[in-house]
Amino acid sequence: MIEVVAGLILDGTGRLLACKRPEGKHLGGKWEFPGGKVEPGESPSDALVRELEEELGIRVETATALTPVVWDYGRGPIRLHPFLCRILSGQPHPHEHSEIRWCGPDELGELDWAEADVPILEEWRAMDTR
Ligand SMILES: Nc1nc2c([nH]c(=O)n2[C@@H]2O[C@H](COP(=O)(O)OP(=O)(O)OP(=O)(O)O)[C@@H](O)[C@H]2O)c(=O)[nH]1
Repeated sequence: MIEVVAGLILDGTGRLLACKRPEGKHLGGKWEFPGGKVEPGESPSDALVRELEEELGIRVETATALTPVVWDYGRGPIRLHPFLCRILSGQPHPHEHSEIRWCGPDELGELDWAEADVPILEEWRAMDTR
């Protein structure tokens, strides 16, 4: 099982940061929450702080953990650990994604999401995180 973390970054007005995977990569062109694989010896929360610095140049604090999602794209199972996060410093700039976008609830529904993220979006919609 590959452990993966993903951050639901909130802007304080009910919008979430969606990130587009670059063409040519696995799931290229799909939208996801920024994050990545947990390294040996790292907690999921530490992994997310590290990944968001690398991918977006922001420092975050993690808050609520949502329900992990187990998914298999045909390359072996991944377990995706979603966390609500808040930016402590920096403005997000895409270092590894082809595009990033702040989205309200309606806009989120229009994007072509990685399949493992769909249950996470549903859980977030059922919460009141503003
Ligand atoms: N970071 C991230 N990864 C996700 C999300 N949803 C989802 O299915 N994944 C999958 O989780 C795996 C690990 O993500 P990653 O960003 O570290 O992987 P990567 O592209 O560098 O790895 P790769 O070299 O295996 O393609 C990828 O297969 C990715 O498609 C998500 O919301 N965020």
